[in-house]
Amino acid sequence: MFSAPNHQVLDNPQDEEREHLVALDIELAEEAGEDEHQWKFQIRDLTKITNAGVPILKGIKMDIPKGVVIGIIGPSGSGKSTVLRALNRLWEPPTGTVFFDGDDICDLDVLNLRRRVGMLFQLPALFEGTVADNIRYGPQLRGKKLTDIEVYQLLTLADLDSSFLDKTGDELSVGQAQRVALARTLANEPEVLLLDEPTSALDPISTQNIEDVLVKLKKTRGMTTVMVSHSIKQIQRIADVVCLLVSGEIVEVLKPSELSDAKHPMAQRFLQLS
Ligand SMILES: Nc1ncnc2c1ncn2[C@@H]1O[C@H](COP(=O)(O)OP(=O)(O)OP(=O)(O)O)[C@@H](O)[C@H]1O
Repeated sequence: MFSAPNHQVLDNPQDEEREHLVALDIELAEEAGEDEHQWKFQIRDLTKITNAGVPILKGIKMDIPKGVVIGIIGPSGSGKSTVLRALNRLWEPPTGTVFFDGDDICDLDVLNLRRRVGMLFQLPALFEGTVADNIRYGPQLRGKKLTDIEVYQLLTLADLDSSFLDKTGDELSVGQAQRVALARTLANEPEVLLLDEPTSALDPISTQNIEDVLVKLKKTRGMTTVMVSHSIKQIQRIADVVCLLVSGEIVEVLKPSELSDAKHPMAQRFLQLS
């Protein structure tokens, strides 16, 4: 399922480490039902090199099952956001490297892809108008007018009450605005959520609110979530599997409870310092 392509070349990992990765593969494949159609994303040899010739991503290979929360962690500049942005073509990946439900994402209509693969950033940017206007925005672009009840349900899903409906962005805390941004994303009925450090600007209570919503979405809607986070504790709280990215390569794939077992020297160092 996941692989650290150049890991063997770089570090000659022990057999037991390879066995561990294989075991994790099997376990997660069983969760995904061993069915090709259970993969939400398949990433194949995803590579990015800057115009100046600097490698950013070095042949990433990763299969992401449906209905799973994947955490991506790694040092600053390791390429986490770049991988995330490839999944909804905010960065256009090379043809034949990213497949969504089996289709090369480069062949898909980009707006439709971004509706199906929603993204939340570190800082929420609400549009002008009320919270309700923000939530109605996406469906309206597709000619669908959400009813008051539908808007209310989306607010509730994002753990906000109806008193927020008529508020504007400048009346909200960052944590509340982030939940509105989440409700706005969910209004598009996405199949996947991409989260780029979605709680790094939030206080602990707002962070917990967002995490609770993400867990609820996985349980009730089978949402697939790919989350970049600098918080190892957060990853341990909500992710099913963790990918450690170092210098543009996946060097470890672990269960959150096994993060301390990481063997790659850079991964160990990063985990110790985090
Ligand atoms: N368009 C670009 N041109 C040149 N360099 C780029 C470009 N986009 C990203 N980079 C570089 O690629 C590297 C990876 O960036 P990326 O934002 O994916 O890392 P990251 O792991 O998400 O970092 P952080 O944790 O700091 O957000 C960085 O060194 C960044 O400066």
